[in-house]
Amino acid sequence: MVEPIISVRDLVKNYGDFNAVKGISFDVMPGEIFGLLGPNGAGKSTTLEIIETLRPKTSGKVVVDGIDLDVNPGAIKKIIGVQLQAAGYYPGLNLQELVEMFAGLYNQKVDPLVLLDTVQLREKAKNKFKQLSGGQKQRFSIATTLINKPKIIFLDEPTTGLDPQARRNLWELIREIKSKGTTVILTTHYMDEAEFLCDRIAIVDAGNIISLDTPDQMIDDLVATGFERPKQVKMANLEDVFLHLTGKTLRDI
Ligand SMILES: Nc1ncnc2c1ncn2[C@@H]1O[C@H](COP(=O)(O)OP(=O)(O)OP(=O)(O)O)[C@@H](O)[C@H]1O
Repeated sequence: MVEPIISVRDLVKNYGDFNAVKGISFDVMPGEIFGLLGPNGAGKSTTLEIIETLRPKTSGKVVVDGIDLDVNPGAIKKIIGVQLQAAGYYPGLNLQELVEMFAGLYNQKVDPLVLLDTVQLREKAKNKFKQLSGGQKQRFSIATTLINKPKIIFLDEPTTGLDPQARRNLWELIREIKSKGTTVILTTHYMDEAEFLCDRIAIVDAGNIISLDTPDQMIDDLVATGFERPKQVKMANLEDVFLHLTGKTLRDI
């Protein structure tokens, strides 16, 4: 039987006397894209940051690739890829230099141009981070999660604020990363994104997981209750119009 690559049991996080995560349990299987969905303040980022070893938990058990978070958080750090906050991108360095610096920190041999190629940013190698568009910044940030050749990457709202082309481009990038065997755990507020990308999703509400399944199964379960979507009168929507007019290719190179 395949063992989960992430196992979370009865995870609790209190901020003072506020109970933000209320004893959640879930498994992420190797190679899957697992989504955490939920309203603002549900506890998604808190949960991710605990697994990423960036935030202490109050109680519960977290095991990543067989490593117990309580025993060896340093070993977990080595096998995961986490997006840095923009503040981590030293303003004096260009993208190529930033990749070289991060590779040095991880003690990894990385060809910056090859890595930048995977996120279509080779032409921006000499640019500074602040000179990039929103979509380019996100792509660069995802590239930096890959530097240490991680088994798992964590993406917190990877496409927030991007235009439809850039979102689709990032979806392709995330699928490519998965196709190379990397496990992806992400948060999103976009249901179309979750439906397109995620093998399974957990819906988190006020610190609890209220549903966990494949998107398909969740939809089938809802339909089985007799739910019917109001009939769509038009065969396209405004996003279809936008993409039809402006094309699907990425513009921000
Ligand atoms: N450092 C902190 N101190 C106190 N409360 C916090 C802290 N960080 C988060 N919280 C609270 O914990 C709850 C969960 O926050 P969290 O950021 O995990 O939610 P989220 O599901 O990621 O939300 P969003 O979708 O808005 O990003 C919120 O009520 C938030 O205000």
